[in-house]
Amino acid sequence: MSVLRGTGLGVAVRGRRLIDGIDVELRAGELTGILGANGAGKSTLLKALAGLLPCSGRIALDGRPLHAYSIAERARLVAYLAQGHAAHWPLPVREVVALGRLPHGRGDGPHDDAVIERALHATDIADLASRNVLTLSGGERARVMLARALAVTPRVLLADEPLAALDPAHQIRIMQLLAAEAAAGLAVGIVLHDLTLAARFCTRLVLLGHGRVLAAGAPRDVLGDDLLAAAFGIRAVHFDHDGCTLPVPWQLTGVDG
Ligand SMILES: Nc1ncnc2c1ncn2[C@@H]1O[C@H](COP(=O)(O)OP(=O)(O)OP(=O)(O)O)[C@@H](O)[C@H]1O
Repeated sequence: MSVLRGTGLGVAVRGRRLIDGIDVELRAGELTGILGANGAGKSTLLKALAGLLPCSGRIALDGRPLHAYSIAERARLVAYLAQGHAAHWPLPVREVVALGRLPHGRGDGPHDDAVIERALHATDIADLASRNVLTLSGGERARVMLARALAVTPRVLLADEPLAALDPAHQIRIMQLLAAEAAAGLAVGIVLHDLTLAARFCTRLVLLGHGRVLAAGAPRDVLGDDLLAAAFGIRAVHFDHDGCTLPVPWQLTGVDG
Protein backbone atom coordinates (compact mmCIF):
# COMPACT_ATOMS: atom_id res chain seq x y z
CA MET A 1 0.00 0.00 0.00
CA SER A 2 1.40 3.35 -1.07
CA VAL A 3 1.87 5.68 1.92
CA LEU A 4 3.84 8.50 0.33
CA ARG A 5 3.53 9.04 -3.40
CA GLY A 6 5.21 11.70 -5.50
CA THR A 7 3.99 12.28 -9.04
CA GLY A 8 5.79 14.38 -11.63
CA LEU A 9 8.06 15.93 -9.02
CA GLY A 10 10.33 18.72 -10.18
CA VAL A 11 12.72 21.06 -8.37
CA ALA A 12 14.49 23.87 -10.21
CA VAL A 13 17.02 26.36 -8.89
CA ARG A 14 17.91 29.40 -10.98
CA GLY A 15 16.65 27.72 -14.12
CA ARG A 16 18.49 24.43 -13.51
CA ARG A 17 16.34 21.34 -13.00
CA LEU A 18 17.71 19.34 -10.05
CA ILE A 19 14.97 16.74 -10.34
CA ASP A 20 12.52 16.54 -13.19
CA GLY A 21 9.32 14.55 -13.66
CA ILE A 22 9.98 12.01 -10.92
CA ASP A 23 7.31 9.47 -9.99
CA VAL A 24 8.05 7.60 -6.80
CA GLU A 25 6.13 5.79 -4.12
CA LEU A 26 7.04 4.58 -0.67
CA ARG A 27 4.93 1.69 0.50
CA ALA A 28 4.08 0.43 3.98
CA GLY A 29 6.11 -2.68 4.73
CA GLU A 30 8.87 -1.77 2.27
CA LEU A 31 12.42 -0.53 2.63
CA THR A 32 13.03 1.51 -0.50
CA GLY A 33 16.60 2.42 -1.39
CA ILE A 34 17.28 5.53 -3.46
CA LEU A 35 20.49 5.20 -5.45
CA GLY A 36 22.40 7.29 -7.95
CA ALA A 37 25.68 9.03 -8.61
CA ASN A 38 26.78 12.10 -6.67
CA GLY A 39 24.61 15.00 -7.78
CA ALA A 40 21.91 12.73 -9.29
CA GLY A 41 19.23 14.39 -7.16
CA LYS A 42 18.71 11.90 -4.32
CA SER A 43 18.83 14.41 -1.44
CA THR A 44 16.72 16.88 -3.41
CA LEU A 45 14.09 14.17 -3.96
CA LEU A 46 14.10 13.19 -0.29
CA LYS A 47 13.70 16.81 0.87
CA ALA A 48 10.89 17.34 -1.64
CA LEU A 49 9.10 14.21 -0.40
CA ALA A 50 9.47 15.45 3.17
CA GLY A 51 7.81 18.71 2.16
CA LEU A 52 10.97 20.67 2.93
CA LEU A 53 11.53 22.05 -0.58
CA PRO A 54 9.14 23.82 -2.90
CA CYS A 55 8.54 21.50 -5.83
CA SER A 56 6.21 21.06 -8.77
CA GLY A 57 4.08 17.95 -9.14
CA ARG A 58 1.99 16.24 -6.47
CA ILE A 59 2.85 14.58 -3.17
CA ALA A 60 0.19 12.53 -1.41
CA LEU A 61 0.42 11.04 2.08
CA ASP A 62 -2.12 8.27 2.61
CA GLY A 63 -3.94 9.54 -0.46
CA ARG A 64 -4.28 13.13 0.79
CA PRO A 65 -2.15 16.01 -0.56
CA LEU A 66 0.82 16.59 1.73
CA HIS A 67 0.12 20.33 1.79
CA ALA A 68 -3.35 19.64 3.24
CA TYR A 69 -1.75 18.40 6.47
CA SER A 70 -0.81 20.86 9.19
CA ILE A 71 2.89 21.26 10.01
CA ALA A 72 2.26 19.48 13.33
CA GLU A 73 0.56 16.52 11.62
CA ARG A 74 3.41 16.24 9.12
CA ALA A 75 5.96 16.31 11.93
CA ARG A 76 4.20 13.33 13.52
CA LEU A 77 3.75 11.37 10.30
CA VAL A 78 6.96 11.98 8.35
CA ALA A 79 10.39 11.75 9.98
CA TYR A 80 13.30 13.12 7.99
CA LEU A 81 16.95 12.42 8.76
CA ALA A 82 19.23 14.88 6.99
CA GLN A 83 22.55 13.99 5.41
CA GLY A 84 25.59 14.75 7.56
CA HIS A 85 24.03 14.18 11.00
CA ALA A 86 24.96 17.65 12.23
CA ALA A 87 24.36 18.44 15.91
CA HIS A 88 24.52 22.04 17.09
CA TRP A 89 23.74 22.07 20.80
CA PRO A 90 25.69 20.50 23.69
CA LEU A 91 22.76 18.31 24.80
CA PRO A 92 22.91 14.86 26.39
CA VAL A 93 22.23 12.14 23.84
CA ARG A 94 18.97 11.12 25.51
CA GLU A 95 17.60 14.66 25.22
CA VAL A 96 18.50 14.76 21.53
CA VAL A 97 16.61 11.50 20.96
CA ALA A 98 13.71 12.84 23.07
CA LEU A 99 13.35 15.74 20.59
CA GLY A 100 11.74 13.14 18.32
CA ARG A 101 8.78 13.05 20.71
CA LEU A 102 8.07 16.80 20.57
CA PRO A 103 5.56 16.55 17.69
CA HIS A 104 3.47 14.38 20.06
CA GLY A 105 3.31 16.94 22.87
CA ARG A 106 5.55 17.44 25.89
CA GLY A 107 7.33 14.18 25.21
CA ASP A 108 7.91 13.23 28.84
CA GLY A 109 5.16 10.69 29.61
CA PRO A 110 5.70 6.96 30.26
CA HIS A 111 4.91 6.05 26.65
CA ASP A 112 7.44 8.65 25.44
CA ASP A 113 10.05 7.19 27.82
CA ALA A 114 9.44 3.69 26.46
CA VAL A 115 9.74 4.87 22.84
CA ILE A 116 12.98 6.75 23.62
CA GLU A 117 14.50 3.74 25.40
CA ARG A 118 13.59 1.50 22.50
CA ALA A 119 15.21 3.90 20.01
CA LEU A 120 18.36 4.14 22.15
CA HIS A 121 18.70 0.36 22.29
CA ALA A 122 17.76 -0.28 18.67
CA THR A 123 20.55 2.00 17.49
CA ASP A 124 23.05 0.69 20.06
CA ILE A 125 23.57 4.01 21.84
CA ALA A 126 22.01 3.26 25.25
CA ASP A 127 25.45 3.42 26.87
CA LEU A 128 25.95 6.91 25.41
CA ALA A 129 22.65 8.30 26.75
CA SER A 130 24.22 10.81 29.15
CA ARG A 131 27.08 11.89 26.87
CA ASN A 132 27.23 15.38 25.34
CA VAL A 133 26.24 14.78 21.71
CA LEU A 134 28.96 17.16 20.49
CA THR A 135 31.66 14.86 21.93
CA LEU A 136 30.57 11.79 19.95
CA SER A 137 32.33 10.24 16.98
CA GLY A 138 30.75 10.64 13.54
CA GLY A 139 29.30 7.12 13.56
CA GLU A 140 27.95 7.48 17.10
CA ARG A 141 26.31 10.80 16.19
CA ALA A 142 24.79 9.26 13.07
CA ARG A 143 23.08 6.64 15.24
CA VAL A 144 21.81 9.30 17.66
CA MET A 145 20.17 11.19 14.80
CA LEU A 146 18.59 8.00 13.49
CA ALA A 147 17.32 7.23 17.00
CA ARG A 148 15.74 10.69 17.13
CA ALA A 149 13.96 10.02 13.82
CA LEU A 150 12.76 6.60 15.05
CA ALA A 151 11.49 8.20 18.26
CA VAL A 152 8.97 10.13 16.17
CA THR A 153 7.22 6.75 15.49
CA PRO A 154 6.21 8.11 12.07
CA ARG A 155 4.26 6.58 9.16
CA VAL A 156 7.16 7.37 6.85
CA LEU A 157 10.87 7.52 7.59
CA LEU A 158 13.07 9.35 5.09
CA ALA A 159 16.78 8.98 5.84
CA ASP A 160 19.56 10.53 3.78
CA GLU A 161 22.64 8.30 3.92
CA PRO A 162 22.01 6.83 7.38
CA LEU A 163 24.91 4.42 6.82
CA ALA A 164 27.53 7.09 6.10
CA ALA A 165 30.25 6.97 8.79
CA LEU A 166 29.08 3.62 10.20
CA ASP A 167 31.41 0.64 10.63
CA PRO A 168 30.40 -2.62 8.88
CA ALA A 169 28.76 -4.12 11.97
CA HIS A 170 26.66 -1.02 12.55
CA GLN A 171 25.79 -0.81 8.85
CA ILE A 172 24.34 -4.32 9.05
CA ARG A 173 22.66 -3.61 12.37
CA ILE A 174 21.01 -0.43 11.07
CA MET A 175 19.89 -2.07 7.81
CA GLN A 176 18.41 -4.95 9.84
CA LEU A 177 16.67 -2.41 12.05
CA LEU A 178 15.26 -0.45 9.09
CA ALA A 179 14.13 -3.67 7.39
CA ALA A 180 12.42 -4.77 10.62
CA GLU A 181 10.73 -1.36 11.02
CA ALA A 182 9.51 -1.64 7.43
CA ALA A 183 8.30 -5.21 7.99
CA ALA A 184 6.33 -3.91 10.97
CA GLY A 185 4.47 -1.49 8.70
CA LEU A 186 6.62 1.63 8.38
CA ALA A 187 7.29 3.04 4.91
CA VAL A 188 11.04 3.62 4.78
CA GLY A 189 13.00 5.47 2.10
CA ILE A 190 16.75 5.77 2.42
CA VAL A 191 19.50 7.19 0.27
CA LEU A 192 22.56 4.98 0.19
CA HIS A 193 25.67 4.36 -1.89
CA ASP A 194 26.44 0.77 -0.89
CA LEU A 195 25.09 -1.38 -3.72
CA THR A 196 25.69 -4.63 -1.86
CA LEU A 197 23.73 -3.58 1.22
CA ALA A 198 21.03 -2.14 -1.03
CA ALA A 199 20.70 -5.48 -2.84
CA ARG A 200 20.67 -7.44 0.37
CA PHE A 201 18.26 -5.43 2.50
CA CYS A 202 16.07 -3.18 0.33
CA THR A 203 12.78 -4.50 -0.96
CA ARG A 204 12.67 -1.95 -3.78
CA LEU A 205 15.18 0.39 -5.37
CA VAL A 206 14.83 3.67 -7.22
CA LEU A 207 17.83 4.51 -9.38
CA LEU A 208 18.28 8.17 -10.30
CA GLY A 209 20.41 9.71 -13.02
CA HIS A 210 20.61 13.44 -13.76
CA GLY A 211 17.45 14.16 -11.81
CA ARG A 212 15.31 11.48 -13.45
CA VAL A 213 14.31 7.92 -12.58
CA LEU A 214 16.44 5.50 -14.61
CA ALA A 215 14.80 2.42 -13.09
CA ALA A 216 12.63 1.36 -10.16
CA GLY A 217 11.77 -2.10 -8.93
CA ALA A 218 13.24 -5.15 -7.27
CA PRO A 219 17.01 -4.96 -6.60
CA ARG A 220 17.88 -7.63 -9.19
CA ASP A 221 16.04 -5.63 -11.86
CA VAL A 222 17.67 -2.32 -10.97
CA LEU A 223 21.26 -3.44 -10.38
CA GLY A 224 21.92 -5.03 -13.78
CA ASP A 225 25.01 -4.26 -15.82
CA ASP A 226 23.43 -1.80 -18.24
CA LEU A 227 21.80 0.29 -15.51
CA LEU A 228 24.95 0.36 -13.35
CA ALA A 229 26.92 1.50 -16.36
CA ALA A 230 24.35 4.19 -17.18
CA ALA A 231 23.98 5.46 -13.61
CA PHE A 232 27.54 5.23 -12.32
CA GLY A 233 29.79 4.40 -15.25
CA ILE A 234 30.92 1.20 -13.51
CA ARG A 235 30.99 -2.52 -14.03
CA ALA A 236 30.19 -4.77 -11.09
CA VAL A 237 30.98 -8.39 -10.31
CA HIS A 238 27.83 -10.20 -9.19
CA PHE A 239 27.89 -12.84 -6.46
CA ASP A 240 24.99 -15.09 -5.55
CA HIS A 241 24.67 -15.83 -1.86
CA ASP A 242 21.76 -16.97 0.27
CA GLY A 243 19.20 -16.12 -2.39
CA CYS A 244 20.60 -12.63 -3.09
CA THR A 245 22.50 -11.41 -6.13
CA LEU A 246 25.07 -8.99 -4.74
CA PRO A 247 26.88 -6.51 -6.98
CA VAL A 248 30.42 -5.55 -6.00
CA PRO A 249 31.65 -2.46 -7.87
CA TRP A 250 34.74 -3.61 -9.76
CA GLN A 251 35.92 -1.13 -12.34
CA LEU A 252 34.98 1.83 -14.47
CA THR A 253 33.32 1.13 -17.78
CA GLY A 254 35.64 1.24 -20.75
CA VAL A 255 38.41 -0.55 -18.82
CA ASP A 256 39.44 -3.95 -20.19
CA GLY A 257 39.87 -7.05 -18.06
N1 LIG B 1 20.38 25.06 -3.64
C1 LIG B 1 21.00 24.62 -4.74
N2 LIG B 1 21.43 25.47 -5.68
C2 LIG B 1 22.03 25.03 -6.81
N3 LIG B 1 22.28 23.73 -7.06
C3 LIG B 1 21.89 22.83 -6.13
C4 LIG B 1 21.23 23.21 -4.93
N4 LIG B 1 20.97 22.11 -4.22
C5 LIG B 1 21.46 21.06 -4.93
N5 LIG B 1 22.01 21.51 -6.08
C6 LIG B 1 22.61 20.68 -7.13
O1 LIG B 1 21.64 19.74 -7.53
C7 LIG B 1 22.24 18.50 -7.84
C8 LIG B 1 21.58 17.41 -7.02
O2 LIG B 1 21.95 17.60 -5.66
P1 LIG B 1 21.60 16.50 -4.57
O3 LIG B 1 22.14 16.99 -3.27
O4 LIG B 1 20.16 16.18 -4.64
O5 LIG B 1 22.45 15.26 -5.10
P2 LIG B 1 22.65 13.82 -4.48
O6 LIG B 1 22.20 12.83 -5.50
O7 LIG B 1 22.03 13.72 -3.14
O8 LIG B 1 24.25 13.75 -4.37
P3 LIG B 1 25.29 13.12 -3.31
O9 LIG B 1 25.36 11.64 -3.60
O10 LIG B 1 26.57 13.80 -3.67
O11 LIG B 1 24.82 13.45 -1.92
C9 LIG B 1 23.74 18.66 -7.58
O12 LIG B 1 24.40 18.92 -8.80
C10 LIG B 1 23.80 19.87 -6.66
O13 LIG B 1 25.03 20.58 -6.85
